[in-house]
This record gives sequence, structure tokens and C-alpha cells, in this order.
Amino acid sequence: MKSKEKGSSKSDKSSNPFLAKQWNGSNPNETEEEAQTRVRQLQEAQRVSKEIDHNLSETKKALEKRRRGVKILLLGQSESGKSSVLKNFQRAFAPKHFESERAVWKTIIQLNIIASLRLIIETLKAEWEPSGGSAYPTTSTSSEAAGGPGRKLRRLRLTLSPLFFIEANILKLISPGCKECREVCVRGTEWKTLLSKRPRLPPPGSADFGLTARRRSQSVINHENDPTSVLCASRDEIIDLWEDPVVQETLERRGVYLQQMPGFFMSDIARIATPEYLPTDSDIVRARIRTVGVEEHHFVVERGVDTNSDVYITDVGGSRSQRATWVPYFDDVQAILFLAPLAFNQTLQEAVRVNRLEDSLLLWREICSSKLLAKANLILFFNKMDVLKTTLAAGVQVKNEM
Ligand SMILES: Nc1nc2c(ncn2[C@@H]2O[C@H](COP(=O)(O)OP(=O)(O)OP(=O)(O)O)[C@@H](O)[C@H]2O)c(=O)[nH]1
Ligand SMILES: [Mg+2]
Repeated sequence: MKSKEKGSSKSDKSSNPFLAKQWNGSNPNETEEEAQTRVRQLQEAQRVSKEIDHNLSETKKALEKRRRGVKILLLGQSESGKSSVLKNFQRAFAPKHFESERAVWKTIIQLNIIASLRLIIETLKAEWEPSGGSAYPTTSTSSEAAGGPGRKLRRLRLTLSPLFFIEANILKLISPGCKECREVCVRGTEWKTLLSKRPRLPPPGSADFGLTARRRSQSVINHENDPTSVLCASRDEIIDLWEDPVVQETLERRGVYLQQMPGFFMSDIARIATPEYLPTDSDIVRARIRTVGVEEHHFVVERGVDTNSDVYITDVGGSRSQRATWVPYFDDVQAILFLAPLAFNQTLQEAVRVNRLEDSLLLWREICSSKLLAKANLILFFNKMDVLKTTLAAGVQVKNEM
């Protein structure tokens, strides 16, 4: 706008509405009131125009910054470890940024535990109450001696039911579109803000604890959206449940291998179910949250030779139904990091007959043959080496699985 005014000719000036004369009674077709309205409208138009100029200039700056930054696209099937790599990048290059998000991961880890508990209870229910009644296993067990597994299960469900209520509340908050989600799934990064802003009780012992607790009763706040107190109160029962040999045997017989599932924290309950718990770096990397859609994460490198460089990492949801949404993001990346987990005896969650390694191979071929990626640097990253080692050590053979 400005430059146009500067360079405008005399005749331009006469047609420029911003330079139009104010009312002086010389225009017989315009009352004073009309002239004031016209001037106000012109001033408003000028304000809007300046705002648009400012936004355009900011967008241009951001685009220029982005153009100079490092841009990486993470690809791979669901559960291949894309979001975990992103967390590891942030931990290594932007530790302050990583630290600032530590508290929100606590809730995700708690949700991971609640999801495991739900799966255990559903499995036990299918075993012990196959028709919703009170059918008991036929073998005599220590659980039976303690009052029968059916009763134990009912007591457990009662004790843990507040956790499922809180879980539903948190999921409503951070993934409202995911009505039937069996695990935490999020779109974008807003969930971190939503989680950190939700009202909660401060940790017991802190200066604000008494104050907040007086304003609202502890049970109301906790029952709404913070599982900490219920988890702490049920800690011994959860540990007992997890360590019960009958439960372990039932899970194994029904093919529920929680240890191999993402977001497994059942062996860490004693450490996690405490009011003071803050996740360790390893907890954060292991926490499972399913990515939905495509999200760009921006951070500034805080240390090393590239300090102050802008890094843009695009993370995508890897399940089969989401892969079609990747293509528009192939443009404009310097490198694609393709994650191929070496879990050769596992199948896809969304297609239980498809071997993970075979799926990775097909996907990798598709990516490599994409004309849109002809100029991109492709990095193939074999992931989950520890899973490969454990699987091989257990005697599982590749030739029998693929
Ligand atoms: N054992 C083991 N687990 C890993 C490794 N890398 C990632 N994981 C776990 O695998 C699970 C899935 O990892 P994510 O990073 O969430 O997978 P993703 O590719 O982002 O999955 P989507 O978001 O569904 O596309 C998480 O619980 C991780 O902790 C690894 O090297 N070894
Ligand atoms: Mg992910």
C-alpha cells in the first residue's frame, strides 16, 4: 500500500479514496454525517489493509525462515517408531524444549497404564465371565483360594472404574474425534497445551495444594481429569494383579503379550504410581501416542555446531488408511527418514494378517519409486534392534514367519 502511494501520480491521488477530502460543505450531495461515516469507513479499510500487509510480511519472514531451515519427513508404518525418533531428536538437540514438555508426558504414560489395565480386565472377563455371568476356570489356583477369580475380578473392576472414567474425560479433551479409540491418538500438537492447561490439583505438599483443594474438593478435580490419586491409591492392587501367576498365564494363553505392545509400563507401577512421579527421558520415549494425520514440529537447535538452526520435522500417522495423506508433504523436504522396524514375527494392528516386515518392504519400494521424491535424500533406518535380538534369542526363525 505504502509504496503505491509514494509512486503515485497526481491523477492517481485524486482517485485514491484514502486521500479524499474531508467534508467542508463543498459537496452538496453529502451531509456532514455521511462524510464522517465515509471517513470512518476509509480509516477502517486502511487499518485492515495495514493488518493484511503486516500478516503478509510475517508469513513471508516465516517462509524464508522455513526455507533456510532443516526439513525432515518421517515415514514408516504405524508403530515403526517415527514419533519416538522425533522425541529423541528433540532430546538430543533441543533439551530445554524437551524438558518443557516433561509434565504432559506423565498423563500419556498414565493413560498407557490405564489402557493396559483395560486390556487385562477384558481378557480376564472373557476368561472368567464368558457370558457375562460368573463362570470360573476349572483349575485350582491361588486366586481361587483368595475368594475365587470372579469375585476378585469384580472387586478389581470396581476399584479401577474411576480410572476408566478419568481416561474417557482426558481422551474427550485431547482427541475429541476419536470416539472408539482403544489407545491415545492425537491430531496435531494442541493436545500438549490442552493437557497442561487442564485444572488439576498441585502435588501434595506444594504451597498451592491446600488452597486449590479448599476451592474445589480433591475428589471432584481428580475424578475429572487427573488419574494420579486413583492410580496411587490402587497401586498395590494393580501390582498384585500384574504379578498374579494366574493372570499372567491367562494373558499368555489368550495371546495377549502386553510386554511387546507399545506403551508398556506395567512393570513400572511401583515407580510411576506415586504423587511425585515425573517421567524419565526413557519413559517419555517409550510413551505411546498414536499419530493421526500429518503434523509439523518446529524447534531451534540449542547446542552443537548448528545452534540456532531451525529444524522442521514432519511426523505422520503410519497406519494404512493414512498413507494417502502423505503425498502433499513429499515436496519441499531435504531428507526422508524411513523407519523399518525389524519385528519380523509381528503383524500390522490394522491388518492382522500382514507381516510388519513385508509391509515395510512394500512401502519402502513405493516410496523409492515415487517421482515426487526423485530429488529427496532417502535414509533407511532399521529400528527396534532390541526386539530383533529378543525374538531371535527366543528361537523364532525368519523363514517360518515370512
Ligand atoms: N522396543 C522398542 N520399542 C520401540 C523402539 N522405537 C520405538 N519403540 C516403541 O514403539 C512404539 C511405537 O512408536 P511410535 O514412535 O509411537 O510409532 P509411530 O511410527 O509414530 O506410530 P504411528 O504414530 O501410529 O504412525 C512406542 O511405544 C515406542 O516406545 C525401539 O527401538 N525398540
Ligand atoms: Mg507417531
